[in-house]
Amino acid sequence: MPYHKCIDYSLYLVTDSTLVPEGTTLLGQVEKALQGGVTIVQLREKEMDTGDFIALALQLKTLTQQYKVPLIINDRIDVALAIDADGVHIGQDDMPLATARRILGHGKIIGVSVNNTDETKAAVDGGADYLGIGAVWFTSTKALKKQPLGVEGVTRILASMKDRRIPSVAIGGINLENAEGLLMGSFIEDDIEGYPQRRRLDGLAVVSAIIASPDPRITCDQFTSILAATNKALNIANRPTVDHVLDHVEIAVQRIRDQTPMVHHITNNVVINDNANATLAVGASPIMSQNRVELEELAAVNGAMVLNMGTLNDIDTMVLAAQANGRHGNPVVLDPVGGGATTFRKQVVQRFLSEAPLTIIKGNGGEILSMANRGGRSRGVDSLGGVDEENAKAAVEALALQHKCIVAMTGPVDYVSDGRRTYAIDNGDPMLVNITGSGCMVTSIVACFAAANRSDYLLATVSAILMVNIASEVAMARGDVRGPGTFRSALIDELYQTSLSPNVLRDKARLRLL
Ligand SMILES: Nc1ncnc2c1ncn2[C@@H]1O[C@H](COP(=O)(O)OP(=O)(O)OP(=O)(O)O)[C@@H](O)[C@H]1O
Ligand SMILES: Cc1ncsc1CCO
Repeated sequence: MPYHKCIDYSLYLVTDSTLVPEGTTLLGQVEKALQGGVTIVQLREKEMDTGDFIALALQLKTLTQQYKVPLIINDRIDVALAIDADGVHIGQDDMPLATARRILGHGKIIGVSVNNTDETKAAVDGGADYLGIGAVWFTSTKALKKQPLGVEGVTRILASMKDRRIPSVAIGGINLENAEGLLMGSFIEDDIEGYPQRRRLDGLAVVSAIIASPDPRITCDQFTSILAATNKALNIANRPTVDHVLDHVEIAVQRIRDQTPMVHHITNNVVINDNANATLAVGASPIMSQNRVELEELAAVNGAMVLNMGTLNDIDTMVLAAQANGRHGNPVVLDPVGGGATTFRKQVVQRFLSEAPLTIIKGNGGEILSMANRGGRSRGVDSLGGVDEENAKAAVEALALQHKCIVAMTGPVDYVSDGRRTYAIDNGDPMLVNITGSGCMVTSIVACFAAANRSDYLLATVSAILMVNIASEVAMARGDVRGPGTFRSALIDELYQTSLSPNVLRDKARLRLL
């Protein structure tokens, strides 16, 4: 169920308070590491009483939140719950994964330590969000019960996940001297949904090289440089630039047309037919089913799931459908239609956030700003008032980090974020506002892109919005569009025909990385 796709695992700090240099503190060392670019922190304290552990974890959480970095607790699910951490990391001798998931639910990250291909398969099948592959080398921080894996062992484990790959970090004895060799030696030539792709470890989990460093900020800077240099050497994109996105949109569209993923909608009864036609037009296969009897069977063959709150009916079925799709690793896209408009809808949004494994949330300005508690006015399903860019960026980033998913906010300008990277899309014809459910249509198409482009949900979401918005501009430029009625048909035509080749995109796309 690896839907926490937007977590950046690249420089993963694991703490050990016994290793901090004299005259420094664990919190001080972690703060310097965060300044140096650590992307995720795990609190690991083997010998600490529960009360002290919770107090330390709370202090650490304040710090990691300042740097917008997730905090994972090693082993102690009780502590993770007590401080509302972002997740837990469990070893093979700790609480079973299924039990941990039952206790923590879908909103939390669960990482699992693995040392061989059997453990890897069990963790992937069991719905782990990421793997800690190790130990790579002998280490002073943990007495090893098993032989270290070496670079070959790590590569073997990565290769064993060819069919169902989840994010993986390596751990055990990693330092500035051996990091490059590990990253360059363990990449695999992968094939994702028919497209060859080179993949390497998603991150390095480092303990003593950072925690015991006389200057963790400089050490982390150096690790970050190694990660970027190895990406470059392996020809893997670092922080996707606007050019990178534009280069990939055409492939993203083609993947939908090649795979024809099924997209299960529980949507509102105003837009249901338009949603189905838009899904067909971009090359996916819609099914609009509201009956809970068949949702498990559908989830087994589904590409993605849409939950649209427009005309709420059986909310329990919507939650169950999302959970079934989560179990099958399918992306779940929420459209919180009218989310801020009534008390009832606000409560339903909260229920989805806590019980449904959401991959992408896409709403209009009123809905998203209201969810982020940053204003946001709605009247029924319509967003009211303008949105300033600073507020929009802050809202999508905060929600993406809080809910560990991609967040898109549509309007005259669309904003899409994974919490760390935020894109603004200036395309789109104002006529879109004059047809009911154009936002719902965007959500359907986001789900189509997500279904066929599971390795990068941020890119999938940006691509989907670009496609609808450029199609709307092409439709309006046709001589036969005279108003909302003809525009509605023309839009479906253009979604069907639009060939988003890099040339067309470069000509038309108005995409900014904020
Ligand atoms: N003023 C505008 N100019 C250009 N494009 C716009 C404008 N307003 C919205 N859009 C585009 O219209 C589409 C729908 O966005 P909007 O925010 O209106 O959705 P929504 O309110 O959720 O719609 P609905 O509830 O009717 O489904 C998006 O692709 C967005 O980029
Ligand atoms: C008009 C309307 N009412 C509930 S859903 C919907 C479609 C636009 O979201």
